[in-house]
Parts: sequence; structure tokens; C-alpha cells
Amino acid sequence: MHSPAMLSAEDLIKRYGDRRALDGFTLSIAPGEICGLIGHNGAGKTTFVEIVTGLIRPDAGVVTVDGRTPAQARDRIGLAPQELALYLPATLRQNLRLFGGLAGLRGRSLRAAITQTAERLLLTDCLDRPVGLLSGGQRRRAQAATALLHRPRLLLLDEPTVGADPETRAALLDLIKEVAATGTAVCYTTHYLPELVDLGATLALCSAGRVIARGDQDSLLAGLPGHLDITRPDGSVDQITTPDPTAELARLLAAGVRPSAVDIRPATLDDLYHSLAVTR
Ligand SMILES: Nc1ncnc2c1ncn2[C@@H]1O[C@H](COP(=O)(O)OP(=O)(O)OP(=O)(O)O)[C@@H](O)[C@H]1O
Repeated sequence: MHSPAMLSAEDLIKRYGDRRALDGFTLSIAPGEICGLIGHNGAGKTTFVEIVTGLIRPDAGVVTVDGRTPAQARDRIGLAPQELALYLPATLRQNLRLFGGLAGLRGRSLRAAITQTAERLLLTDCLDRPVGLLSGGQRRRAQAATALLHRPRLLLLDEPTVGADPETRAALLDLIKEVAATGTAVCYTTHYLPELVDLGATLALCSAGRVIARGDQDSLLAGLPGHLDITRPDGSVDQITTPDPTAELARLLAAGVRPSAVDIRPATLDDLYHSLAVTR
């Protein structure tokens, strides 16, 4: 049985003047699912996130979070926006108190949440420093901490690892997996596709204000051609893209081709992303 979607967006339209930032955007994300939202610059990803959090209203279409409107569901949503939104003169602890308080945490549970989240995001040493004095990567982690503090039912992360070093990235991805395992739905926008492999995310490919492909990685990649590299005895390499690299290799061998090396590679998320170019 399918559990009801934690996030459901149907047929969203958002216009800016003549431009349609969203043009029939439909997406649902189940509890515990990590959905990678990918697409070119300007495809509508941030606009979608802003509608889900209630920051802007769609011109048409319906969004629910845990069965509620975005305004009703505010304390169930955690957002790490693309543009950092932190109070720079205040310390990280003060920032976390403020965001945690807005999400309904108080007293001991707020203090415990701050300690645990800071620890998990390698921010303990930063807690009593003004956010304005933290490095770019530390600020990114601080922003993620504000989103995660209250253990939201829906976590929206808009390019949370931009400028993050490998240690930061790994800490963040681990925490996201852990949070999803508790039933939180995660909508993860990124241009770093290997992160989505690491997260085992399902994918939503966006183009021109809509979701044009949706599913798990295996099923989306299954529809794409793979690669066959044939190295000839003279050292030249033929790079062949074909729906069935193994069958193509068998055909070439039967035709008398005698490679000195062969490399068969299935389609990757990069290939999937580049297939978007067709619909740009
Ligand atoms: N406030 C605004 N006023 C006018 N146009 C806007 C506004 N916000 C977004 N747009 C336009 O809407 C479209 C979608 O923008 P959006 O920021 O949602 O894309 P995106 O997929 O998040 O891109 P990126 O990968 O660069 O973050 C773009 O054409 C953008 O120029």
C-alpha cells in the first residue's frame, strides 16, 4: 500500500510578467523519500521550493504538506534556502535559538536539539561565534542546521552543499539519510549529481517549469543508451553510444574487430541530465 504523500504539488503555475517560472509543475514526495530535484538554471526549482514553504503564492495549482496548506504546515517544514538567510551579527547559537523557537521548540528540548544538530554538522566549535565570522562552508552547514533542528516532516534543501568541503558534504549527506530514515520527506536540489547517487535519491527532472521525468535512478537510466569504448591495436579509441553496449560489442567481434581493450559503461546521471538539453 502507498502511504499518502508528505508533499503533494499539482499543476502549479507561477508567472512573472510574460515569463512562466512554473508551467504545470506536478510532484509528490512520500514520507522517508529523498527526491533529487535537478534541472538547468531557470528551470523553476527555487520557485517551486518558495511556493511549498509559503514564501510566494502560485497563480494556480494546489500544494499540500502532510495534508495541510503551506501556511498551516509551517512547523513541519525545514528549509535551507539557496541564498543564505542567517543573522550575521548574532552567534550561531542565537540563530539556532531563534529558528528553533519559530518552529515551536522551547527550553530543554531546544537546547538539546541545538547541541545534537551542531555536533552532527561539525559546528560545535562555532556555536558561540557570530555567524558573520564563519567561513562559507560553515555558514552553509549553519543554514542546514536551522532547517534540521526541529526534525521537520518535510525537509527542503536548495543547493545546500555549494562551497562545502568534502568533510562538510559527507556530514550533511549522512544526516540527511538519517533524517529520511525516520520518515521525513526530503526535496534536495543540487547540480552535483554524484550526491544523488550517494543519497540513493529518486529523481525529478525539471525543465521549463515542469517535471518532465520522475522515478528512481535505475528506471530512469534504463531508458538511456550506454557507452562502449573500443581501443584498437594502434591505440586509437572508438567511443560508441548505443542502447545495448554488450550486443554492439558482440556484433563488432563477429565482424572481425579485434580490440586491444574494451570498456563498457552504463548510462550515468550525467547522461540523464544531458538528455534534458533536448527539451531546454
Ligand atoms: N522574482 C522573480 N521575478 C522575475 N522572474 C523570476 C523571479 N524569480 C524567478 N524568476 C524567473 O523564473 C524562472 C525560474 O527561476 P528559478 O529561480 O525558480 O529557477 P531554478 O531552477 O531554481 O534555477 P537555478 O538552478 O539557477 O537556481 C527563471 O526564468 C527566473 O528568471
